[in-house]
Amino acid sequence: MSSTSDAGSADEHRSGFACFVGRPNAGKSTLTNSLVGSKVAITSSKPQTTRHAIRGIVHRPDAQLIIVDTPGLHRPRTLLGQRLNDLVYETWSEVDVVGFCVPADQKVGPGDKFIAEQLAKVARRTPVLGVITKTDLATKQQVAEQLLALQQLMEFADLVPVSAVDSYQMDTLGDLLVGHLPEGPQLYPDGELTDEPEETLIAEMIREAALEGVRDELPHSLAVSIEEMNQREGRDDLVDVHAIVYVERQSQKSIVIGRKGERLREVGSQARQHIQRLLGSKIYLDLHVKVAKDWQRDPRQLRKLGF
Ligand SMILES: Nc1nc2c(ncn2[C@@H]2O[C@H](COP(=O)(O)OP(=O)(O)OP(=O)(O)O)[C@@H](O)[C@H]2O)c(=O)[nH]1
Repeated sequence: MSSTSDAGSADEHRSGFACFVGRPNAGKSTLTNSLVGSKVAITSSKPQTTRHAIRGIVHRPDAQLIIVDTPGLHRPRTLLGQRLNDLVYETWSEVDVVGFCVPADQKVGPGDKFIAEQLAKVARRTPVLGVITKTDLATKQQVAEQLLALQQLMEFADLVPVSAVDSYQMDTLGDLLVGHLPEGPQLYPDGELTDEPEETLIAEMIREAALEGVRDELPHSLAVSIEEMNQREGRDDLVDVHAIVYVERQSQKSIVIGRKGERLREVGSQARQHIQRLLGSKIYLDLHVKVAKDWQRDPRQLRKLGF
């Protein structure tokens, strides 16, 4: 359509940063994955599982969009909670556009109002897009009502209903986000999906596997650290990964390990499949579970675990 196909010409190309915010489970990680087209941010049906600002990079001929995936904003109760919120504000002040995600199938609630109030503080500087997620789970009527409800909530630069599952309006969302980026050159090389170190992604994959089907209070108590990662000597097709799953209490350790170690074996085998896909080579995964008492309240342990 355009007369020039030279994506590198500076006056045609846009680049910059975006992030998605929204209450836990709003579908933020899934949006990032869907826009980027690869599994980079972890998704889970358990709330508040995204702890790191993982960036996914959307490469287009006309733009490069770097998505920073923030943790869920919540009322802080622990030191970890506080740090997560600090990270959220920091992210908001650094990005070019914020996507505020609200699921189509759930009424706008106090959690959304809390976020809207916080967002209003940055909205003068950073444009905020209203993103109605999961439209595949709602009727047209519900989506229309949600659009109205969002308009009452705060002033948005744009409003867009999407479904990552049906790929509904994902292109439109991409265009709207890119529309708010400044003109600029490509910031990352072609083909790069994320600038998170591999080890962080691997730790997240293990965490994701460990969270499958466990009780609701456990997600906040789980952290994973990669102790060592090496190519096996004499084998260029095999990587050894040694990881520790940290929990806060002995009782949680038993849950993660399961009867006769059955759960932990399942966790290992599921995580291994994802990691193998990421690294493109076979891996041997050595998983241990340790109790780090009250790690969420201990600054030294938090630092060690990367917070
Ligand atoms: N049906 C449907 N489900 C979705 C869609 N997007 C996300 N989900 C599901 O909603 C749940 C939460 O999605 P996430 O992407 O992990 O949500 P999040 O906002 O990143 O959650 P936190 O990390 O807890 O803040 C997962 O079970 C997803 O599979 C969608 O478009 N349609």
